[in-house]
Amino acid sequence: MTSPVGGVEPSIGWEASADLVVVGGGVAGLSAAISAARRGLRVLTVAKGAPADTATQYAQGGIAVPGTAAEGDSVESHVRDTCEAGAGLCDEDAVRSIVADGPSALSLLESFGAVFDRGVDGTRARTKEGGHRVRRIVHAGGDATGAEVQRALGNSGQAVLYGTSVVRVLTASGEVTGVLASSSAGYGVIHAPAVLLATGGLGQLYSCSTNPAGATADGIALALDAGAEVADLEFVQFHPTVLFTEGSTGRRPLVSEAVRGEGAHLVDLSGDRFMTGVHPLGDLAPRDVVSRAIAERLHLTGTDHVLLDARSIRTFHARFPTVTAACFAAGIDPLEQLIPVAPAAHYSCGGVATDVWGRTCVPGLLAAGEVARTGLHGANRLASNSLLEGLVVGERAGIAAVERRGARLGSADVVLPSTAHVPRTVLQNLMSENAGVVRDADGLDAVTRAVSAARESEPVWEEAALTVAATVLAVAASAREESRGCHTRRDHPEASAARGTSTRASRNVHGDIEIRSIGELTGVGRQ
Ligand SMILES: Cc1cc2nc3c(=O)[nH]c(=O)nc-3n(C[C@H](O)[C@H](O)[C@H](O)COP(=O)(O)OP(=O)(O)OC[C@H]3O[C@@H](n4cnc5c(N)ncnc54)[C@H](O)[C@@H]3O)c2cc1C
Ligand SMILES: N[C@@H](CC(=O)O)C(=O)O
Repeated sequence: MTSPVGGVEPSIGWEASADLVVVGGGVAGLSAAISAARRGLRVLTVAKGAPADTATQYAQGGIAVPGTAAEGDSVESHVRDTCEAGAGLCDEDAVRSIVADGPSALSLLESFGAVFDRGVDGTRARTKEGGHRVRRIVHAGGDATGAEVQRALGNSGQAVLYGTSVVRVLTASGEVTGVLASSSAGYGVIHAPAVLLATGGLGQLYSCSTNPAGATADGIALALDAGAEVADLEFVQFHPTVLFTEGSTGRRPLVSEAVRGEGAHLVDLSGDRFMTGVHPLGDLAPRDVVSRAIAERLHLTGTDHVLLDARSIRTFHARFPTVTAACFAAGIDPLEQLIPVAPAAHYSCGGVATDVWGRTCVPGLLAAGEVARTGLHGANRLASNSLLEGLVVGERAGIAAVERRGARLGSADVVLPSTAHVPRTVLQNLMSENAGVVRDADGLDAVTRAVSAARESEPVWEEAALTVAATVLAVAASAREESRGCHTRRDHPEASAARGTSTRASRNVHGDIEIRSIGELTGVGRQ
């Protein structure tokens, strides 16, 4: 049997129709599905994984939501912390718009049954993470916030077709007409005037990541293929404190930044508190600063991890049950021992370019959550702003989809996308070595060369999407000859005022990926 490859018409085993197809069952997808259904749209939500195969499920620290003046907080204070962490690349209007809707999004979530931790006075407990000047992060189950968000949204009555992968967004005359999907029932077409990509992140580009196995950049490849733009993909956030165990790869357990928010601190293997003097916020500096400081310390000392001293948090087991379980499984009691940690790939700050309603430049194509780039995160996301964005923009995208109700659907060519790919572990090793916390031109060139040699073979959609994302990321990172936020260039260590703008990737008429910065063509990748 020959394997189907790009351009081939698949045999269609099933068909369906909807007003909106939501691709993804995490915080963004479910928020959008609920919102659109409340407005009378016929919504069909699909997810390639099982209900809990989302990054949402794993979220620990909490949701950043501005508190009141009585709590020493305000929308403007949250905006300032977000923009400072974003290192000059946030869109301040987008930040203000999303942050300002945080309190109502939280109330809506509570109306679906989400229960957040409360203090002795009965008010919502709030913690701190890197880059936040005040305690504004609400949390659930101590450090199991994502599981509670997933549970509450999942119980809202929205049906989800699990085990169904979208492999292509269908368009006719430049407008969305539906999706081509693959499930155990074979290939199927869902006809719809609006499609929301809520497919999550791209952590599987790297050997070590906090992300679930399905975080394979599918939405990035789907959006580029449909004619949308992808922005700022070079900004991959590496979480500083991922539990380190010798030789482990794949999804690694996170040690929440809230652990430092509650008083823990980092030391190297000689006991030196190396964050002292690096940033005014010390151990609670923004995430890019801490990950870079750890990478430098590892390089300097020739070691592979540093240590987190959380012994002063006497309530650790109760306050951080998820982290405690992961530490116990590794034979560590955080009350008695230091926790070995190292940075690992965690979050994609860039993504499909959208406005704050999730609209892309392709009529009918929406994106929300980690896959999207609204301008909230800039060059480095402020901790716990992701669930916030998923809730707020997810809800809004459900409203934006109403605009497409009744749009006439043209006739789309239903053909399979390209399956050209580099095998996953080869790509992960390449990316980890050359496009990690610190990069340089030679390493990024090595990635570009390897991905441009990718060939079509069996239909492995995830590997094909990862290869497309690696292409965009490497070309954009190569063009960005400066260090900014979570993009650190060994060969260009300073930020450059001339490069303080977004990079935009799109496919040209030949199908190559072009990267533009300030409107100028700065790179081309073949993939
Ligand atoms: C360990 C960990 C801890 C975190 N802690 C926090 C935190 O405390 N606070 C915070 O704000 N953020 C946190 N984050 C980040 C945050 O959890 C994620 O960015 C956010 O949950 C992403 O939500 P999403 O809806 O965009 O995607 P996800 O929740 O990842 O959902 C993606 C969905 O898309 C589906 N999918 C993907 N591709 C396809 C396809 N081709 N076809 C069909 N379905 C597809 C998947 O099956 C899944 O259902 C954390 C992340 C991790 C990994
Ligand atoms: N809150 C963090 C994760 C954590 O450290 O808990 C995040 O936003 O990714």
